[in-house]
Formats: sequence, C-alpha cells, structure tokens
Amino acid sequence: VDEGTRKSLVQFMNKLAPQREPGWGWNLSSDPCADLWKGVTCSSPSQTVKKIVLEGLELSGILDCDSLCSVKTISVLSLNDNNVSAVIPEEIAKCKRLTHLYLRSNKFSGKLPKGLSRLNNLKRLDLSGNDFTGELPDLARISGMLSFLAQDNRLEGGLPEFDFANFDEFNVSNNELVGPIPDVQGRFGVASFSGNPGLCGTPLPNVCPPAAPPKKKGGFSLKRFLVYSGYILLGLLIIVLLVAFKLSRRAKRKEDCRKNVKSGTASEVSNSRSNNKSNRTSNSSTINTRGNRSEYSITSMESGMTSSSLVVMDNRLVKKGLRFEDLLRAPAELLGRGKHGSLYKVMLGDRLLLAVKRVRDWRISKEEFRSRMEKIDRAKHPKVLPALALYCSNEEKLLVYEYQPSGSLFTLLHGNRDSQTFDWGSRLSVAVSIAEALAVMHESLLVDGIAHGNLKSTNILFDRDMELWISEYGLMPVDDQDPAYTPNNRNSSGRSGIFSADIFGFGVILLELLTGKMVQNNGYDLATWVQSAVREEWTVEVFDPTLTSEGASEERMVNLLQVALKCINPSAEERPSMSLVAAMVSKIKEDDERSLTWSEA
Ligand SMILES: Nc1ncnc2c1ncn2[C@@H]1O[C@H](COP(=O)(O)OP(=O)(O)OP(=O)(O)O)[C@@H](O)[C@H]1O
Repeated sequence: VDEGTRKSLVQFMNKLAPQREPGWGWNLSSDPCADLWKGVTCSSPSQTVKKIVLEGLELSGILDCDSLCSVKTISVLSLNDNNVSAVIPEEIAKCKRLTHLYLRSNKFSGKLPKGLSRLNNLKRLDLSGNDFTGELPDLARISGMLSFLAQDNRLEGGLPEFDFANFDEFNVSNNELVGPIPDVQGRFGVASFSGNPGLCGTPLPNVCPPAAPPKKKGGFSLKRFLVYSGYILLGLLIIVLLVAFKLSRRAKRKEDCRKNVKSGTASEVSNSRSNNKSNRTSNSSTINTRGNRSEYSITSMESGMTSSSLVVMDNRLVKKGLRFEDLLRAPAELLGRGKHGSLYKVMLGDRLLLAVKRVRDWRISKEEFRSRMEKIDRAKHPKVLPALALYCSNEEKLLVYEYQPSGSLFTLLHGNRDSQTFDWGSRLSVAVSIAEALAVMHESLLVDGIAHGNLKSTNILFDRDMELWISEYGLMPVDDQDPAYTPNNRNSSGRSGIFSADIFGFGVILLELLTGKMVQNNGYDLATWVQSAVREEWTVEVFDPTLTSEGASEERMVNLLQVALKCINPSAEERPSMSLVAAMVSKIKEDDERSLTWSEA
C-alpha cells in the first residue's frame, strides 16, 4: 500500500483513537494489508484497502472523513458499538465508493450531513442509537439502498420518499419525525415507525389529517379574464391545427401503404452504424418507410407473444398501467441489428421514448432470465441503466429501457459532432465512471456470476444532461467463442472468465478514448495495433491527435495506456480486477486534476 494511503489511514486512526494498543498496527512503519492492521481487510490480488471494521473497541475520538475518504478504495466502514462523538463531517460525501456505513451505538450528534445523500453507491446505512438531530437528508435519491436504520435518535422533519420495494430493513422508530409515512408497500410494520408522535398514516394507527385546502386566490379582475380567454383561444387554435395535421398525415400514410402493398415487399433499413451497413429485406409488414428510417410496430417482429409474460419493473410504467399490447402496437423504429439482437426505438404515448432490445439465440429458460434480470435490478447502480420491463418466453426475450437521447460513447468519439470536442478531462471522467460502476457491479454480482458480458462503447449511453449510463448489463451470455472469455478458468482472485471479459472490454474502451480510433472485430484489431505500436516504441503516435494538440499530459496518457494494456492482457488470469482498475484510473484522474490546480495557481 502506498505511503500516501498509509499516512491518511494513520491520520484517520489518530483522530479516532489517539491511545491504542501497539498490536493493532496502524502506524507508518507497517503496511495495512501485509501486516494485517486491526480491522482492515484488503482485496487479495491488488492489496488495496477495502474494509475497515472497528467494532466494540471503546474508540472515543471523532470521525476524520477528510483522511478516510482520501483512500478511494474503501467500500465498508463499521464503527458500531463505540463512543465516537461529534458530527459526521460533510466530507463523508468524498467517500464515493462506500457501500456499507455502520455507525450504530456511538455518541454521534448534530445534524446529518447533506453529503450523505451523495453517496450514490451506498446500500446499507446504520445510524441507530446516537444523538442525531435535524432533518434527514434526501437519502431517497440513492437508488440502490437496501437498508436504513436510524432508530433511537432525535431526528426531526418528514420522511423522504424511499423506494421501499428494495429495502429489506428499515427503522426510524423513537425519533421526533413528523408528517405522513410514504407508501411502504406493505413491507414494514408499526415497529419501524413507532415512537414518533408526529408521524401518521399506514402502518401507524393514527390517520393523517386531510391536506389543507389551497389558499383562495385574490378576486376576479378584468385583466385576468382577458389573459385566461387569450390562453383558451390559443389552446383551441393549437388543437384545430393538430387535428388537421394528423388527418393529413393519416391520409398520406394510407396512400403510402397502398403503394407498398402494390409493390409486394417492404425493405428494412440497416443499422446506421458503419459495421452494419448491408440492407436486409424482410417479409414483415412494414408500416412506413421514410428516407433512411423505418417505422415498425413490434407486432411485426413476432407472433405468439402473450401479455402474461410481461414483467413491468419500473414504478412509472406500473402507474401508467403499461400493457404488453401497448408495446406491440406502438410505432417502432429499428435502431440496430447487433451480434446479439435487434434494438427498436418505441414511442409510447406522446412523450415516452423507449428502447426495446430483442435478444436473439439465447438458450436460457424464462425463469432463469427473469431471475437474472431481477438480480441485476436489485444491484441498482446509479450508472447502470435499469430495465423498465422485460418480456420472456422460452423462445423470445425482450428488454425495455428508457431511450437515451444524447447518443453513445461510440457516437461521441466517432460521430460527426461538428466543432464539439471531447476533451481529455471529459474522457478521463468517462473512464472513471465506467470503471467505478463496473467495480461495484462485479462485487455485488460476483456470487451470481453475472458480468456485463458485452461491454463496448455503443453500450455506454448519455442522457439529456449528458449523464453517463452503462446499458444492457448482463443481457448477453458471454460468447464462449470469444478469446476474451475463459469459461473454466478462475484467476487468482477467484473471478471466473466472464468477469475478465468485461475487463478486456473496458481496456478496449480505454484504447478508444486514447486513440480516438474505431474498434472492429470485438476490439482485437485495435488491441493488437496498440500492443505492436508500444513494442515498436512509437507509443506517442498512438494517441488521438486532438488530445495531443489540446495539450493533454503525455505522462498521464501513457499511464492510462498502461492500464489499458493490463486490461487487454491476452491471458485472462493476469488481467487486474475491476476494482483495481478503477483505483488506477481514479488515481490518474486525481493526478490530472491536481496538476491543473497547480498550473492554475
Ligand atoms: N436505451 C438506448 N437509448 C438510445 N440509444 C440506444 C439505447 N440502447 C442502445 N442504443 C443505441 O442503439 C444502437 C443499436 O443498439 P444495439 O444494442 O443493437 O447495438 P450493439 O450494441 O452494437 O449490438 P449488440 O448489443 O447486439 O452487440 C447503438 O448505437 C446503441 O448505442
């Protein structure tokens, strides 16, 4: 473990337990992993600190998050049953990798930091048996939480709208909370909420008072009358125009349809991506073909699908009452035909745009498929695009995702984006986001053996706010013909080949980010080219010229290239784990940011 990490850990412990037993380690002359510091767990091959568990040790200092959170690899902190006091500092927000935070039965006090709600990877949080006051931060924005325990404090204010469907533990009893209890979906009883005289609604026996009627607005004025009549007239005009437009479109469609039927065939339009240029023909009844776009309804894909096999996982779609028939009837546009299936853009109602993936040739029973998708859904990582619904019969598998309007990493790198450049800092951020998300997913789904299975730049999507999403996680069986996959081998950390294939995929994404070059043949061409370039010692020539002309640090590009080369190591067993990769990439980004701050200063 490097010296910086050791220093930070010792500082953290100095604040927590200034007097401690010498046998614990926790000093600068020893190593937390090699010398087995008290309560420290490291990941075995990479020797990075993963967990700190210091329970029931009469620790009576304070929590120094500044030092703790500078060790980026920590995912578990437990200080249960000690005497740690004062507040949880705002800097806790920097512990981005934390998945488990246990602070039960201590002497913490004061308000909870807002930064707690920025710990996007948090799954379990135990704050019970302290002296916390003030309102709860908006923890409901952490989408993957599984448990929240905060009983026996003095917390005030209302409860956030937690998504109780995912929780297996929840307790806020014996506090000073007020207001209605959100819908707990029958999962938690009175014991989870009792001892808060101001709380009301199910499951507590006291009914909430009716909401106060909205305040009456001021009296009627001529001005307001004129404004409202103006709006009404404008609304009517828009409706008339819309109806006229729809009627004329319908007439045109009928006309086109008649022409298509006459000509006897309808052409499907190929994937717009370069690797899939050939037009195919189909005997499906295509509704309408305009320019290089096709409109289908999904009905044309498949007959014999039954409504009963649609599983709707997203609350918004449950509320909308999504039925399988709605999906089948909606207009759909073919976006691509990849190795593993086709992707359709489907317009549901006026506003909701969906991406429906039809998976091809996957011999997995419908029960297995469903359970696999539910496990992925439960892992709920904020950067992994959740499936909104799924359909499975033994022959056919469909996955429904939200359509992401800002394209993929592939289009960002290789598309025609005019003057917009994708700079070095943004590329590093993308690399860190993907690596960190995959590290958490690999860890959560290690036992189930579910990796992404098809990691590539077309599966890294951006939403309207250019937030990154990893799409199609676990949707494919890993191709056992793929040399990146070594089915029976387990590497030294016990990971099966399926996870190593993801690490290879990530390595290729790093190469794309560094070289700006397109990938063909699953990334082997790019990997081989870069490997030979590095052997020939013309490393610098491999980098994307826009990066070099932007002045991106050559040293850090080389460092990132070295990480990429480790990931694409032909021997799957020698590839590093995803959490080690994430730590290496994050370190490069931190160095880059630090050097920027220096040069600005
Ligand atoms: N949810 C989505 N929203 C918007 N675009 C998407 C979405 N999912 C995929 N895409 C884009 O649609 C195109 C086609 O997707 P598809 O999954 O068929 O391609 P692929 O990833 O190359 O194939 P495969 O996954 O079968 O190997 C890709 O360019 C992809 O980036």
